[in-house]
Amino acid sequence: MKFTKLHGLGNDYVYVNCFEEPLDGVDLPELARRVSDRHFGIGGDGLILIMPSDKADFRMRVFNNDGSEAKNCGNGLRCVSKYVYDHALTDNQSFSIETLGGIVFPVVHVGDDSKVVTVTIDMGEPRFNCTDIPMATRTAPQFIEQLFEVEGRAFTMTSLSMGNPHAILFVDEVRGEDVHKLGPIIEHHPLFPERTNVEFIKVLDPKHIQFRVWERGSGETLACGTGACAAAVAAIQSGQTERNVTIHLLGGDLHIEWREADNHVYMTGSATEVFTGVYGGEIPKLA
Ligand SMILES: N[C@@H](CCC[C@H](N)C(=O)O)C(=O)O
Repeated sequence: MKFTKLHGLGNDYVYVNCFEEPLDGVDLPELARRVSDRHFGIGGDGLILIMPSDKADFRMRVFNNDGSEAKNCGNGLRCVSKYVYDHALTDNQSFSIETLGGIVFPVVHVGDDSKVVTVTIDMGEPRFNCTDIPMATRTAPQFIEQLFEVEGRAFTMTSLSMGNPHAILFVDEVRGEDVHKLGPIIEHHPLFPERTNVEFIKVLDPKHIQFRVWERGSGETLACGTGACAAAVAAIQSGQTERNVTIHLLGGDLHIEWREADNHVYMTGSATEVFTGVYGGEIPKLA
């Protein structure tokens, strides 16, 4: 199986071009677990398939490194955009990509060597309704800047969907020990029937946010594009930042704008191809 390794700010996935490698009859969750393994596989935060679509120009499927399928992936979308343009699957600089969380609209920005350097994506509207996240609260239809208690500690938390679920905790200091201890507990909290991604954010000033993430199904990653969008929306909604903010993630910066005019979230950041190869391990088949 031919593959390409790409990353968005260190959020790295194994990408397979399913126009060439259809992967019919393959046990995709098991394949994701095997190729993501950093010791016995290729290594990555998961597996992303670039596929034909009957609703958009392309389709992206995302599998976390535990094999669970995700509905969206912001860094993955920028990398898929780079791949389809650099590998001549399209010669348009703007196109559409279908995800399980909806259709999104990337625009690629090309460098002097005609390769994609950065990508801006219209990620659509944030969804605050608990039924859309999903979140099992019985008290209100939305969970915005609410008290959330976990492990004897109290946080202000906002939950929303960017096609996938996010729980954003406003903290005074972003600490790795909190990410590693509280991240998995909140990921599996009964309030989130489909689990959740968990973001710890500190608003530095009206234009900058410090960010770390515990990703559902992958653990701590160096960056999360949908998480950065969700963090920006939560901070903007709380009145602490302007509508245009820079998110400082462990792997680098993302620029997020939540436009008043259309209520859509726009994410801009880099996408990087690392290497291509052929996976020589056994491809697991469905029974
Ligand atoms: N890294 C991604 C998000 C990947 C999916 C997520 N773990 C989920 O299960 O929803 C991003 O850049 O958005």
